[in-house]
Amino acid sequence: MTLPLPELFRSRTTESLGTSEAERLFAALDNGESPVSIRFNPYKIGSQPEGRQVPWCRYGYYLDERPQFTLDPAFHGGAYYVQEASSMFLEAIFRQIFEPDAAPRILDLCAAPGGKTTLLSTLAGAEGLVVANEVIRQRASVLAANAVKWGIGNIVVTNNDPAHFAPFEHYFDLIAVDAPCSGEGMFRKDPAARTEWSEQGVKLCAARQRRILSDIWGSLRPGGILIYSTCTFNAAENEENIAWLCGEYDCEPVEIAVDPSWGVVKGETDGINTFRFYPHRVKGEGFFAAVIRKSDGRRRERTPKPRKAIFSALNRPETDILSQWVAQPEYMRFAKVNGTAYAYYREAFGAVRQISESLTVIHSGIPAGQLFGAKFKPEHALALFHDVSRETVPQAEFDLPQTLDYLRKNEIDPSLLQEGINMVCYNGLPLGWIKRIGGRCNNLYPKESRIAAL
Ligand SMILES: C[S@@+](CC[C@H](N)C(=O)[O-])C[C@H]1O[C@@H](n2cnc3c(N)ncnc32)[C@H](O)[C@@H]1O
Repeated sequence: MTLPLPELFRSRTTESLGTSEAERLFAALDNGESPVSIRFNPYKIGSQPEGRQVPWCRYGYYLDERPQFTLDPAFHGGAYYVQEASSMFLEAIFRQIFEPDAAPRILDLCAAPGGKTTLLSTLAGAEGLVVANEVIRQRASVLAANAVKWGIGNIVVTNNDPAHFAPFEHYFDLIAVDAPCSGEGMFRKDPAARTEWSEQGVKLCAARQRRILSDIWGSLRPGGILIYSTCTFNAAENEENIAWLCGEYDCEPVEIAVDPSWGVVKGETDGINTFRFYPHRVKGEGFFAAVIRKSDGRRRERTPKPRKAIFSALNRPETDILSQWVAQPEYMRFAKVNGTAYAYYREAFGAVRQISESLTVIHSGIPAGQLFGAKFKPEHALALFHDVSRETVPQAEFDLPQTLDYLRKNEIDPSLLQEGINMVCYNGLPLGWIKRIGGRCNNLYPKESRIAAL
């Protein structure tokens, strides 16, 4: 039995929406079904999957039922991300702000577990950069694991408080603040959201959201875009925060069009476009978004003095070795951090270095592997990189039972492999490495990602 909706939530919502609209919302929250949706990775999957598309996202699809994702190798290979449909609206905003080749520098400030990060990573393209920050360390690790799986190579994961970004002045073209909120939009999907909700919680969230916004505003470049979003319905955490921001800082509206057939409720606060997703109107959960341009203050970008040198260069033979493991080394720049060699797209390397020298970075680019003289031990992340070379080591194409054995870190029949390192693939999608040494195998799938026997 689900708990009833909090009484104060009901009365406040009835007041703001009117009785009949509010009752439709309550019915959807209490009796409606949460749609299941995924967003595929165009860097890994060539053709569009079948099924009903999420109207505001080119890569989003609804599924008729919830499969056991754990048993699908494509899920582990980063071919898609399981994401609630309303959140995919960021794509519709992004496409109306940036030209396809803009390659923006993006900060996703409240990023774990990585739904919006992986979407922004796709949209930014290999030459763009997504700095995905998460203040809670454990959640930042999950975020990093998801960045590895996604495998585009343009994500840096930081584990910082929003205030730590202050020395990066006018630095980002886009900042997404998907703020921690009271979660009213999750009252259907996640029953715990009802237990955790309180009026006092709403107030605390609203105050924290303002603090986060003021901490980060200086890092947005003049002319840059802020996308503020929450998964809650109340005005205190949404429109009232936008009005507050407009009162404090130089904000300009950005016109974002929505197709009326989507069912999204478009509004305006101090001229700023706002978007509300109600589960009785859209096929998705509750969501709020606002899009703001920072007025042109014409101040220059400033970065902090580096605290520490992080990267060291690879020598010529090491560069030659690494170049064999990626399909297009001419686009990449290699560097070493604490003995591990990393690969980055050239365009973003300068920014990655600046971020790494001042903030707490727990993942960046493609952690490629360890070099021991002429020997190279590839990292798991390299197998998941969309542009890993398919020619350097043999590919072992496994069937489903063999693949699940591999993902469980079970023994693998050595006769399936060639001597030395092999790349394990399922339907052509790389999943990781395995090493055959004569009559035995070393399953190199990472312990922490291993799937439990079901
Ligand atoms: C709504 S969730 C983010 C979901 C994520 N953007 C996604 O699409 O998968 C909000 C995140 O903000 C983080 N958070 C909590 N307190 C914070 C704070 N004071 N400053 C910044 N982020 C905070 C939470 O740990 C949580 O991961």
